[in-house]
Amino acid sequence: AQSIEDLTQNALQELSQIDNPDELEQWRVRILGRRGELTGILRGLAQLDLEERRQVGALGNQAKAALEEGLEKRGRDISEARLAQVADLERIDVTLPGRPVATGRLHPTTQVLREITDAFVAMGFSIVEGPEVEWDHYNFEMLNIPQGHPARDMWNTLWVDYPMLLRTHTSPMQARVMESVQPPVRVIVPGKCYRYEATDATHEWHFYQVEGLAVDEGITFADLKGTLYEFARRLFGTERKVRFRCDYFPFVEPGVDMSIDCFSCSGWIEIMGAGMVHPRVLAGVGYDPEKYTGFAFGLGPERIAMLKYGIDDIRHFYSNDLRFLRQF
Ligand SMILES: Cc1ccc(OCc2nc(C(=O)N[C@H]3CCS(=O)(=O)C3)cs2)cc1
Repeated sequence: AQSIEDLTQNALQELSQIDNPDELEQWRVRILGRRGELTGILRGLAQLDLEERRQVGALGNQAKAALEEGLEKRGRDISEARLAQVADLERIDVTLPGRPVATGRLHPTTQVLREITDAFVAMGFSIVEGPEVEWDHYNFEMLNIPQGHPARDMWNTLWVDYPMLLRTHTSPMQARVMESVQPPVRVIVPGKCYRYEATDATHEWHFYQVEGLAVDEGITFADLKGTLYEFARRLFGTERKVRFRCDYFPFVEPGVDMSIDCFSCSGWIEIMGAGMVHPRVLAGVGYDPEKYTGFAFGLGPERIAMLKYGIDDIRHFYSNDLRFLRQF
């Protein structure tokens, strides 16, 4: 009887120290299990005489009940403590704003390219693209820039293997188009171009260009001005004014550059070049310069984006820094 009393007190004392399910299970097995201490004592009852067996048996059952109740309670306390701890850790504040879903996005150059081409497509131009690796013949000679002409110095060329080169502008594709179709021609040529130049805040060795060409009977400089004025208004707002000033490009005559009025200062911002297609270029593709005239233009989408978004360094576009790209 005494040993049952002692065992019960010790076991309950140990139980109160247990704070995890594994130790609790070990305690249960050690005390109440098939080969547990209490189970052992109760098995020993068979040796006692009837009277003693009844007394000790009753004690044993009380002890068993007390221990099982203690086990049950301890188990509940441990799981409640565990739940309270987890509840604190995994608390969800439902009043927090939702996390923005990280969505994919178009590169800023692509966005501006699409704005530019959309504006001209809306005016009846078709988009064509051409090879980035070109021949001197299409990149220069067909554009009235013969071998040895100083105008070649306007472009620092990356030669693949002379006379093969990386195109310095998208103009060769306009020559290719005119070679293969008769007027009327209205094309827009977006694409990557390359120059052998040290990179700095406004120069990248690889960049995009969008050039355009319209050739038909009776096209005049007024058509050039009207088309580009409409383009500027579509891209920079209808309150924009434009200014044309003389400029030289070997493949047009007269050549101009076009500026828009600065929306925040009193100055003029140059956004593109243009001109009437040089008669020698028309003749070179087999068009009769007495019958057909045309205008052409060229602009740099990175420069347009820099103007539009206030970007101060062209190198941001292709340095793959997500902190920059995520803003668009
Ligand atoms: C057969 C053909 C005939 C004429 C052509 O004239 C394309 C033209 N481009 C420009 C021009 O100013 N270009 C530059 C502006 C900024 S930029 O991106 O660096 C390129 C003027 S006229 C092209 C092809």
